[in-house]
Amino acid sequence: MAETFSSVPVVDFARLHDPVTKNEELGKLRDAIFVVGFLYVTNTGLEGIIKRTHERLPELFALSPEVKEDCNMINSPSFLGYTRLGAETTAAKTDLREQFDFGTPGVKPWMEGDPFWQMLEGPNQASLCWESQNTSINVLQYPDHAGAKPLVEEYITNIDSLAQTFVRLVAECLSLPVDTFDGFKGNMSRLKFVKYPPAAQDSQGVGPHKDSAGLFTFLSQDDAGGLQVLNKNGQWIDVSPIQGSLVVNIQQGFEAITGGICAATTHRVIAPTTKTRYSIPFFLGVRLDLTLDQLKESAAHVVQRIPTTDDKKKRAVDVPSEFLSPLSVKRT
Ligand SMILES: O=C(O)CCC(=O)C(=O)O
Ligand SMILES: [Fe+2]
Repeated sequence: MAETFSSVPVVDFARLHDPVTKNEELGKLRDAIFVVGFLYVTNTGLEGIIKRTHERLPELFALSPEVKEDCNMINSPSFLGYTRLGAETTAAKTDLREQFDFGTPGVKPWMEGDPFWQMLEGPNQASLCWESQNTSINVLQYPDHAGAKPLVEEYITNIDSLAQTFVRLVAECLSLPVDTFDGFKGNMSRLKFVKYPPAAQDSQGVGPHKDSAGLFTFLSQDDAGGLQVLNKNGQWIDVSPIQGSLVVNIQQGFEAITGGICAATTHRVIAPTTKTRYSIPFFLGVRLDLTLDQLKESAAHVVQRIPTTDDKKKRAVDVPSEFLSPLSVKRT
């Protein structure tokens, strides 16, 4: 198996469902997971909802600053809502992007007495009252714009179902029982609408990072370009737009539960220079109540069962993971 990559592989979802082509396609998925950590998925059946959603993004971002600020993330205990341009920093530099964050609908509100980490799984209702320590904040998480909420909910329902199927295919391609990772799914996943306005040459859209606490990211990008992933030789490889595809990548939560064998890959977005870039990442959440012992047990189990080289197994033990830091994992 190759040590690194010079392009991002394409895996055909329809071929993964055809008994005649399934094994060949699972082999491609396996290489993508082991060697790259990134892949395009085509023929998902979600092309229609993806196109309709992209068509609505310019009007959502064109809402007045007041309407957008009314749902500012700063008011949300669950980090949902609007983030204005220039309010975010990655790798010590300002990101030139503006975004709305939404969460899986219907998550139970955080109550006084619940563990603090559960705040991260807050609800995503149009408006809710969050009460704590006798303060009461009115938290708006959707922009006040006709059709925004049903569109987001439709998108999340569809992509969440695809994501769960995808995770099962990943288990299969690693020669593990299909339901191996089912129990690791969290209550809340996140969907973002992102706008990168044109900027000076080589500006940072979003700086180099690995996606943090979830299992996988499913990104729909428009045709502007700018997304790049880092290979093991330190070269930035373009993830050029493929119409209708989703770009899928491993997050650090999945890296942790696979003992580092399936590693998250560093990526960034170079800001566009002439046209606006819009993207829609969906971050499939991992269970937030996993204990360090459960994580270690899972990692040991997976490392033992995935047929891979001794070298990779060693790396699985060596590679430190942010996800295993005491800051992000509940200890027993
Ligand atoms: O907007 C993109 O294309 C990528 C965004 C990204 O990497 C992220 O939000 O984690
Ligand atoms: Fe990312």
